[in-house]
Amino acid sequence: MTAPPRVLTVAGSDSGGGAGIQADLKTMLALGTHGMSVITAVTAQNSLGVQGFWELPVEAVRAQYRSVVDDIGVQAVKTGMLASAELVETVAELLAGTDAPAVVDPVGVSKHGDSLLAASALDSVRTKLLPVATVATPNLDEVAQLTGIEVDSEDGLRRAAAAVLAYGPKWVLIKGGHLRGDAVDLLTDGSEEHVLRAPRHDNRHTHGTGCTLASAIASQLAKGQGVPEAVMAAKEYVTGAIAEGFALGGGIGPVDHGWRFREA
Ligand SMILES: Nc1ncnc2c1ncn2[C@@H]1O[C@H](COP(=O)(O)OP(=O)(O)O)[C@@H](O)[C@H]1O
Ligand SMILES: Cc1ncc(COP(=O)(O)OP(=O)(O)O)c(N)n1
Repeated sequence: MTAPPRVLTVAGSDSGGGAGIQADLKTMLALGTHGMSVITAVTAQNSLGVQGFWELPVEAVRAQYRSVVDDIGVQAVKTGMLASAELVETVAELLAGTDAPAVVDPVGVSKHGDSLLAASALDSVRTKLLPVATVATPNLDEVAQLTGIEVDSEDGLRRAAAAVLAYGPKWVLIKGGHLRGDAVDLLTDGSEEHVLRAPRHDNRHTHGTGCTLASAIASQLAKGQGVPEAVMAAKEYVTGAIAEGFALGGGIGPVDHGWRFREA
């Protein structure tokens, strides 16, 4: 048997299984890749919010990364919750040493408004992590945190993209999921531009959308697609997962990572 393409997520654990490492690994399986993980923090989290989180020591993050990369190897990396400036800088340094494409989801705040990144880490995200990203995937809250630009309509996506690109990622995907109307995202490398538009699903069970999209992009890159093709395929996958998001617990349920299997 030939081994499937290998993808590594460097992110936090979501005990509720909708976002973070758990969402990433489910997405990778659904898209036919072999998912591997470097856990940066453990959250106590459910459909109602994040009740607490605990960071792992920098040595534990480095050791997990080296174990995976030095033996198994990776064809794409995705980063998510990194919690602190120290972890952001460690991960940026590790990514600088690999040729694998890196999808950086600069996770700042969860859907419930719980902070997953120290304010003191923002500068490290701007100056260390974004410059090593192949694709950065901020949502509009993260755009505001990183650039000070508030986007409240589709027209603002282009200005936001230019501001994030100035920090050095090769590509930026500004996610317009928090706007009204169609779910519109803007992908650009500064010369090429792609508008990705999908119908907005009127479904409150959208926990994990950002993690799922970023992991799907990483999976498609690992399979050999170029960035625009990978992002388009990932958008199609996340849109289907949002359409099938389901209720769990008393709050916001997860997107359905397995929607394609269930349809079959
Ligand atoms: N209700 C929805 N219907 C369809 N697509 C959505 C919906 N909400 C978000 N999206 C899409 O999900 C992806 C993740 O976006 P977003 O939810 O903004 O990220 P995050 O989880 O980081 O806040 C984007 O492609 C966005 O357009
Ligand atoms: C451990 C962990 N990492 C990231 C997030 C944020 O995930 P995201 O996909 O942006 O989904 P929402 O939380 O916004 O629904 C998280 N919650 N936990």
